[in-house]
Amino acid sequence: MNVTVALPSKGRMKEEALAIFERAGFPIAQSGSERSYRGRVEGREDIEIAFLSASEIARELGRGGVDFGITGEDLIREGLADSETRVAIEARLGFGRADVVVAVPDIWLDVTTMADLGDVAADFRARTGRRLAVATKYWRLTQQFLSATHGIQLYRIVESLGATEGAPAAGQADIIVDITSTGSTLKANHLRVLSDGVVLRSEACLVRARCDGHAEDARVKEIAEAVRGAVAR
Ligand SMILES: Nc1ncnc2c1ncn2[C@@H]1O[C@H](COP(=O)(O)OP(=O)(O)OP(=O)(O)O)[C@@H](O)[C@H]1O
Ligand SMILES: O=P(O)(O)OC[C@H]1O[C@H](OP(=O)(O)OP(=O)(O)O)[C@H](O)[C@@H]1O
Repeated sequence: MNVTVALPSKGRMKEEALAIFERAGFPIAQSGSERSYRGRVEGREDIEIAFLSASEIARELGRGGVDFGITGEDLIREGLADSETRVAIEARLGFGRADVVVAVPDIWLDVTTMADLGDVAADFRARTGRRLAVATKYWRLTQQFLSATHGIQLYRIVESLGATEGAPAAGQADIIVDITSTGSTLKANHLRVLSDGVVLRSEACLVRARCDGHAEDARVKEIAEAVRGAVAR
């Protein structure tokens, strides 16, 4: 059986993912046109490349549809329940870095920590009769961080699939949980990260699906080690 590796077909991780595989000694030939979603490693008939979007890669890893994938840790933690049992992070690749953060409006001057946010959430309910609204596409991470880690229960999630930073100004939510890298989008929207409000420091990772048979498959070890070596260089 071939070993299947899923690489980003588009988006911000595509070029660097291909480059790191190449540096690891696996030059990739896309079959047919640039638009083809299958590829091969030159000289290796036993390794198959599947080009998928970053979030599809997380999903395929979760169901064991591919052996390896390169995608963001945020998409793994958000997309897969019990991700530790289903996948293993074999290497952190040093690109695609971004933090998932809790951010509040700048004008909330006295809210600087998660504990302050917990107080606000309780007050909010008492004062307005409604729960604090959190705009995010990171449902799972938000619930884990607010409820499990910080014991905040009085909030509701407003699903946001784009332009999340605009939700508070638009009156759709009070605060947000979203990804940030340079911080400029938060700043432009007059939002501020709480001092202990980093939910996850994410970057692109080589991720392996925990599949039966991997322990005995020399190619699995070879790919993980070669990619780790390429990061170190
Ligand atoms: N500034 C940033 N904004 C958003 N995501 C970023 C940023 N920097 C790095 N990332 C990471 O990039 C990954 C998403 O990549 P990208 O937006 O290219 O995916 P995509 O092709 O849109 O995928 P999909 O269509 O599956 O969502 C995430 O893991 C995210 O953490
Ligand atoms: O901290 P910053 O450097 O400002 O980056 C953060 C922003 O970048 C991303 O959006 P992008 O415009 O890239 O579009 P996307 O949501 O389609 O990825 C992300 O959704 C944030 O809004």
